[in-house]
Amino acid sequence: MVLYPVIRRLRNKRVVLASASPRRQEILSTAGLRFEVVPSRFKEKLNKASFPTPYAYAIETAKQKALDVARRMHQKDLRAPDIVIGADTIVTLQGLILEKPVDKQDAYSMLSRLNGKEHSVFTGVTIIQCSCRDSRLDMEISEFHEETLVKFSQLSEELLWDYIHSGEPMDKAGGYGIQALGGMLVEYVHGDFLNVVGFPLNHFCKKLAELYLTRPNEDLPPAEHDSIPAVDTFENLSDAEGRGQGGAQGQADRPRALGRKNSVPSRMVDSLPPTPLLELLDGFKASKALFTACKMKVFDLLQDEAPLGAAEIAQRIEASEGGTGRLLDVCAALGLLEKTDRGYSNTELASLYLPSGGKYSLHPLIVYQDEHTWDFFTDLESAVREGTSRHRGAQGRTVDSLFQDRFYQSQDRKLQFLRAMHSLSKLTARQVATAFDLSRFTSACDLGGCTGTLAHELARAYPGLKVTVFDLPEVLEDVSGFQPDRARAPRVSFVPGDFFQDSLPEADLYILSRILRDWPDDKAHALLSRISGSCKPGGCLLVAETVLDEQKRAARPGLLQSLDLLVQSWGRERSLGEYGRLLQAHGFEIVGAARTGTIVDVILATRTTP
Ligand SMILES: C[S@@+](CC[C@H](N)C(=O)[O-])C[C@H]1O[C@@H](n2cnc3c(N)ncnc32)[C@H](O)[C@@H]1O
Repeated sequence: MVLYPVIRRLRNKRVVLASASPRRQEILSTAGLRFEVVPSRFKEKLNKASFPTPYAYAIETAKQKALDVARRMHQKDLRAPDIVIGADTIVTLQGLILEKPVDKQDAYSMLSRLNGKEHSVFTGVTIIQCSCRDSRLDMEISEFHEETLVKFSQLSEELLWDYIHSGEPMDKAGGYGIQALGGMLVEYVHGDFLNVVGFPLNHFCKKLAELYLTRPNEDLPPAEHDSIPAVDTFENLSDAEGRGQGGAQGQADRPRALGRKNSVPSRMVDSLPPTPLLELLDGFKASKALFTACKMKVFDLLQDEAPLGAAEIAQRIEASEGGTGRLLDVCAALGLLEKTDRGYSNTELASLYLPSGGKYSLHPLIVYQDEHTWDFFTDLESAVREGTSRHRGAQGRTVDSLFQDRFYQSQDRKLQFLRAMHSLSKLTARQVATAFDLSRFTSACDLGGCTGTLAHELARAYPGLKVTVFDLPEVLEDVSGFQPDRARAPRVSFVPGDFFQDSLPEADLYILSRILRDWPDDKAHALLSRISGSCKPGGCLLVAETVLDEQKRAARPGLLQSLDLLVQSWGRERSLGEYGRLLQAHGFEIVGAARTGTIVDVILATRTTP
């Protein structure tokens, strides 16, 4: 639905794809886009280590490809295209970026790294809108990225080599092509499949809609323009190379990032605000609709029986028919329900995460957000003014007893918190446990390990590891209901205590999963100093947190979470540099950091000799 008007809007524009990839060409032409193909000559040699995230690297590569083509075309005939699209796809595993293999041995080393594991595929996309004024090229640059998780089955050496000998891996990021033979290696895909093939079409169309459908009518296309072929290749631009490039180019081109205050193009002034802004204005209504539908058990009902009409659902959840109908329609518009002539049903997304009894249910977390976080956020202004959470409900409390006073102030509140932590941890524990190979450790202690979800996952992943969960006594008295069968968890034990006061259990691996974020620097130092005192040289500390980029620009969920910590506690999210400095002050040296593809990242640090 979104796609068609946007594509139609572009019919009178000269669109260029700065990529020779036949897969990208096929995806875009199937979508009905008319474009020319001008492969970029940008050499993909950016320093990966200088980027805070893998996707920042992919976006920059995509941008450089598109810039190269826009500039060359402008120089060639002083007639730049209207739009240049650049894209770059990378595969990442535990923070390592895998591009195209250089030879068979390289393909083997990539594929054997991916074997049996989940990895991320990122595509960075840049859309450059060009215009020429007095023979000068003006460019407005929009960028985005898409991430898809892909898991390989456990594959034999023989199969890997057979695949390599097929020749398919050689021109593919990560050494495989999911759309062909490589599809047989893949156990599952979470996210946009076309992103793995090489171009995130859905996100691209949304971005185009944002750029073109919210602009004033001056952009409306006149009659169809047939002079542009559906797909063509312009390869004879080489004579432009080396001519007139260099010094003058810097002044002639003026790339501008969209979204910065002083870069709003003048023709957008007085127009409607762009869609993302309108969506943002209504964001709280969408959250509340989700919370309410969950609380009223709409998704539970439709998990058991579907499709059901609005009247039937209203009766079953004991609500008005009119109100229920509107709530259901919003849920359908949000992609949580499917609405047909026969009634409403859960979408796949809703059915996996929203019914209260599902394996990956986020229901407890949603209830917690609705009943507590929502309330805290109504005081965001005071928290921002004061710079701490010393506002409503926190007067007289001290940072030391944050959990006891705030989260565990009543039995109900405590159980809600534990359920919320448990549901979140179930979504991340496996990736955290396997982000690094921890098989050399024999004992681990998960400090603030709560219901033990990560501890069980570690014990499952490493048969030689015993794991102690250390948490406050008031937590441990209520964790029995969250445990798997005793037979499946023989190496997990629970020890009550306060990690700021009591002696810590001995272990050669300590774990802090979503702990440091809760505390201001002085308390984080106090905790790390105690761990450092218990951890022998050569022992390690595994920290699982949402790691922000150094400029605190990119990781939106992490930044929102940091705001959440401001209103709910005294803590904050930190960047890798900030964690590095905290850890170093207590004799820990970071040996690796990995993005897990979930909301938490993992840092492994080793205790150096004092
Ligand atoms: C945000 S939860 C994280 C739970 C778990 N590690 C995870 O990743 O899901 C923080 C945990 O730290 C525990 N905690 C807070 N203060 C503590 C203290 N002083 N001593 C021991 N555990 C504490 C809480 O009870 C809670 O289980």
